[in-house]
Amino acid sequence: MNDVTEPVSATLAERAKLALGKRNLVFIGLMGAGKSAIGRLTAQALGIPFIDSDHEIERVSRMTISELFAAYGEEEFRALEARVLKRLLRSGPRVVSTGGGAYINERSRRQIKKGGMTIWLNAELDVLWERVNKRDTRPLLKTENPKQTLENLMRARYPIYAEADLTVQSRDVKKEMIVEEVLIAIADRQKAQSHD
Ligand SMILES: Nc1ncnc2c1ncn2[C@@H]1O[C@H](COP(=O)(O)OP(=O)(O)OP(=O)(O)O)[C@@H](O)[C@H]1O
Ligand SMILES: O=C(O)C1=C[C@@H](O)[C@@H](O)[C@H](O)C1
Ligand SMILES: [Mg+2]
Repeated sequence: MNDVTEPVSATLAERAKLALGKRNLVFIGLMGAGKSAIGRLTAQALGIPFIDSDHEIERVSRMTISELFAAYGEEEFRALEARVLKRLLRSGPRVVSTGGGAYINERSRRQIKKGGMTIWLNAELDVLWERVNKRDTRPLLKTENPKQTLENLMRARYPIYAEADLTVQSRDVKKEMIVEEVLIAIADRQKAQSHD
């Protein structure tokens, strides 16, 4: 059993790191769920590299996400996103935070499932809305009623995000608390698997 073989002094982060092994930890979820913010802090806690796929796409294309959508459209953006993700997920362990639509795209979803342990930051509409309505950097929300658009995206996407290996509820508590829940989810999954 896991508890017997683990050093008693192992901290939560160490146990989570052990459970992750060489796999990547991939954050998925809607815009504003906290994938970038919580992903970065989780990587710090685990002592492994952090990469945000939206940032990486902007870096390699030298364009912002909004500019990419405007110049080439969503389909081309998804193709670029899939190529970038394939490269990012090639080696691990890393924490990779994805853009909100990445896991919804079939090609990217396949790569993500193959490339690591997935964690869905689930969140209620009002939490997401409070966070995303402060900035207009998200092209999919440039609609007449962005809150309604966000709700429509929730309905369409939540059943797909729910395929994730792990789920943590994102909400307005200290980010460190969410990170702790992420680490517990990773460590507990390992424990559950060792009992199978
Ligand atoms: N637990 C939290 N409490 C308060 N604010 C939070 C929390 N988690 C994230 N935030 C804030 O919410 C905003 C959106 O978070 P973030 O950019 O990480 O979301 P995201 O899931 O990466 O979104 P996108 O898909 O658009 O990239 C940021 O300003 C972030 O600091
Ligand atoms: O939810 C989405 O489809 C998106 C979320 C962002 O992270 C960006 O990847 C882009 O704005 C698309
Ligand atoms: Mg992000």
